[in-house]
Amino acid sequence: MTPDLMEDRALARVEHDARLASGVGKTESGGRSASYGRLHRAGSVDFTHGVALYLDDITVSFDGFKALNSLSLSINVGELRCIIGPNGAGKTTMMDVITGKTRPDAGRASFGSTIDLLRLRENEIAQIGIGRKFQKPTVYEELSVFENLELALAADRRARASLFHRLSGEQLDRIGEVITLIHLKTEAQRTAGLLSHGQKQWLEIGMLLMQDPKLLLLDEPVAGMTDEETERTAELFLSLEGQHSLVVVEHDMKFVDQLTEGRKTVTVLHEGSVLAEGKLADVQANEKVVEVYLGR
Ligand SMILES: Nc1ncnc2c1ncn2[C@@H]1O[C@H](COP(=O)(O)OP(=O)(O)OP(=O)(O)O)[C@@H](O)[C@H]1O
Repeated sequence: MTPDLMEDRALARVEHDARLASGVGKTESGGRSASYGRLHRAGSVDFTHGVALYLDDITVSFDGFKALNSLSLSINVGELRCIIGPNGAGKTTMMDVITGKTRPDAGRASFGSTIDLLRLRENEIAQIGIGRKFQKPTVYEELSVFENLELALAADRRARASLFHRLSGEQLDRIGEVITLIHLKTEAQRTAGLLSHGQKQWLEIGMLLMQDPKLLLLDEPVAGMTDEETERTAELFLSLEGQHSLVVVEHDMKFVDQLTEGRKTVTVLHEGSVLAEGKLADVQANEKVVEVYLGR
């Protein structure tokens, strides 16, 4: 894509967001207006049908260009799903829709079987149990690893009231559990700014885990990590699978291979919709996929 085109698209996105924010040209979402509904309390999400996330026919246009084009996708409860696709396939836009950052022009998005994500604001979506990890680590560099986790606990309303007194035994246990899980137990008192890139990524994942999200969205989590860090990250995600649903957007095929263990479903996005879905080996052998992505 030429720089001019990229600039046009960036401008279009700003205009698109501004239009939606002002309500001008507001479009219908899945046949309903995109007004905000009541917030469902965390815990009231209904996963009894086994589906954690359901995207149906989602379209997002930026000035006529369809970043998502009738995208439909479903993630099961406890599933670890890797999403791959070339640059510009729509992966980030998809995460933006799920987290309420971008409103689609059409389609439906639900969390569990009861919660309409298109009716919730970004902060409400975070509160009902959808956590997002951006590519770049964002931790409080001046604070220790422990303090970062403690602060993340404070972001959880249920914990906030008691945090300003003393951490309860239960909260200390939770921090201990998470710090062990993210391989930072021996670094608990270390200033976060002194951690390696990979350790910062784990810390941020730990901070998300403090809020016990039901669904975790992870955008290129191993970019910039060493091989050893990448391997440990795979182990971490595999240990979270089952208790959380995970959607991992990644370009690193070795990592995707580790995560999918030769049997899990991988989704390939291209031009804003699903191009192929299946086991990694199968999608890698798929001619359409080779043409648009892997063969390059
Ligand atoms: N703000 C925007 N305005 C216009 N077009 C945009 C905007 N944001 C994204 N796009 C376009 O939508 C398409 C999908 O972008 P998106 O960032 O979702 O892709 P991606 O799969 O995440 O790519 P990458 O792997 O490079 O991160 C791209 O063609 C991109 O240029």
